[in-house]
Amino acid sequence: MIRLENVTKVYPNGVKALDDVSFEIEKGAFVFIVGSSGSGKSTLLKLLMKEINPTSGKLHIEEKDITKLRRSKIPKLRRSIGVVFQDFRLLEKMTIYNNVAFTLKVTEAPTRTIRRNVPMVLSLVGLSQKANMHPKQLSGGEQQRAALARAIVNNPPILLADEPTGNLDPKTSWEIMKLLLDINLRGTTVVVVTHDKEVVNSMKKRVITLREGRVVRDMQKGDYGYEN
Ligand SMILES: Nc1ncnc2c1ncn2[C@@H]1O[C@H](COP(=O)(O)OP(=O)(O)OP(=O)(O)O)[C@@H](O)[C@H]1O
Repeated sequence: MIRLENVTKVYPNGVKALDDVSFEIEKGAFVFIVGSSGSGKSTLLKLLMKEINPTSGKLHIEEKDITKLRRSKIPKLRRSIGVVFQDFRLLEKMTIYNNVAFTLKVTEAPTRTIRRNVPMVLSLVGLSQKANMHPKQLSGGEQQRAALARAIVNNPPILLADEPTGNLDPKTSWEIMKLLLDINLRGTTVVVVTHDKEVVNSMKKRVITLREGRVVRDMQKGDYGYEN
């Protein structure tokens, strides 16, 4: 569960990126966040990962107010949130297998867990045959699949996707969206920031629209609702 209560974020230069934002995303939901450039979408994701703190308001993740979270608890919060980005951010020098295994290694997961979970998620995203390749040897769509595998290998309750199809052609974008749906059906809460009008209009999921830092629309089975 994600809950924002009257969240405002003013950057040190005085820009109000979010202005009194409140909404709740229930466990297991699939939600799109849309809005034109500068409307506050990235700021929202950064707040959820506690990369930045709100100026005022409360932010609950899984029942905990993360604005009050002690510094020592931040790594645990970050482990409970898988993240994928538009530019994939895979480690170029590592194989796909090791990119995915890395998530588990940093948490000192037992070797047997790594050997079991990494092939399992690579199979889920359809990359079993590419495990020993390096990111540069993969297509954009395959790299995003690998990034998704890395984001979910430790079974986080929440997956945040920041324009996950921004660098992909329409067909590949659909494949990634189907994968996000599969991941959601396994119980993960999925929050997708996107400019992909076609995808949003076809999927009939909840759509939260930001404009100038405020929620201007929040619709179940929504649509994109504005021109880019
Ligand atoms: N670190 C920062 N310092 C000052 N202002 C910032 C900072 N980060 C973002 N902003 C400003 O806050 C507002 C919201 O930015 P944000 O990046 O959240 O928008 P966005 O909806 O993600 O945009 P885009 O679709 O272009 O990625 C913008 O006016 C932006 O210039």
